[in-house]
Amino acid sequence: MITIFGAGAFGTALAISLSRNGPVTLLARDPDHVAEMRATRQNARRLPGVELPDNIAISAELEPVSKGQIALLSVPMQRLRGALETHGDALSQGHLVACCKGMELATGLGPTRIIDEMLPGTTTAILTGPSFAADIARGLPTALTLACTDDKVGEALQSALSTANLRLYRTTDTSGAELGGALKNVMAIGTGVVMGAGLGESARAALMTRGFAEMSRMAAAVGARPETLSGLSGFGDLVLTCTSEQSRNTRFGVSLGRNERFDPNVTVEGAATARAVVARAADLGIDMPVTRAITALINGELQVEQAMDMLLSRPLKEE
Ligand SMILES: NC(=O)C1=CN([C@@H]2O[C@H](COP(=O)(O)OP(=O)(O)OC[C@H]3O[C@@H](n4cnc5c(N)ncnc54)[C@H](OP(=O)(O)O)[C@@H]3O)[C@@H](O)[C@H]2O)C=CC1
Ligand SMILES: O=C(CO)COP(=O)(O)O
Repeated sequence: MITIFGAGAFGTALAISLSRNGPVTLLARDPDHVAEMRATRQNARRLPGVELPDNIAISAELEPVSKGQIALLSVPMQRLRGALETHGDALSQGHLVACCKGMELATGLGPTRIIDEMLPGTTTAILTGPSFAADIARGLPTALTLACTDDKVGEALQSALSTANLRLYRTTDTSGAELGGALKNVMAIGTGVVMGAGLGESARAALMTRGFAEMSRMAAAVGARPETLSGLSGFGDLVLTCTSEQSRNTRFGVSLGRNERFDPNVTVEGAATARAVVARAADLGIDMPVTRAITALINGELQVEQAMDMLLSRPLKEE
């Protein structure tokens, strides 16, 4: 039995996909939400329009996860530490797989590092890469990265979490996998701004490419492998997120580029992560001008034209 902690769009989509392999438990924190989902066999709040198969048990009570049992943690990045503070005891025996993308604002840590810190001795993994929840839930073909520092556990997780439509590739480079997923969301806000402000598709390609150079620079600085960044969890997710208005990060950026209001209840991981990345880059002594410009836009410290001027007036250099 696989436990999925967090009944958001992604947790629900994974529950639907994994229910093809066997029974799954989907945990929501709000008992009213549980009652709604049980009654309607839909998650109308987070992933409307998709049926929840019968072998998904929906619950608000986390039963202790037994030794070696798989638990997917699909809560937003900035909520992960709090969730582990509350439920760490029940989760500590399991193989924990982070399903969130981002960098913690207060510490600059990614999800697997937070799990390591909160539950020392657990084998941690991360599932990340290019996938929209709605695509996975509809059974459309998707390929993701499963990163786990222990390759034997990683192999078991890869096999347990792959389905007919969900193909997982394996790596032991958790740092690279989580960094790619965190940074691509920041770049997606930037490309959203470009499109919202009408700066054109050429500018979007330029931002994605120079953004990828910054992602690679930070990855090198933290010892991540270049091939992880050029794989599904880095380049793959950058391409998906930066080019589709299915992405909430992109849509947030589009609103920013148009000076429009954006619903504060929508999860936009890149916003807090952008601030964390700027602080981490300063600590590491690396230059990330695109990330700085996007962060200044998010913080309301720069207007779009000023951000463009700032980037375009930098000294010319070799690629
Ligand atoms: N949506 C997507 O297409 C994809 C998302 N991801 C990643 O998955 C992560 C989750 O995103 P997503 O599912 O889309 O987000 P949603 O906004 O759809 O849902 C977030 C869920 O987390 C729950 N939650 C928040 N805090 C807690 C907590 N402390 N304890 C338990 N549950 C909590 C919320 O509960 P409540 O409903 O009660 O507020 C909600 O159900 C993000 O990091 C995202 O980047 C990755 C790939 C694809
Ligand atoms: O991570 C995702 C795609 O891989 C989902 O992107 P958004 O969070 O921007 O919707």
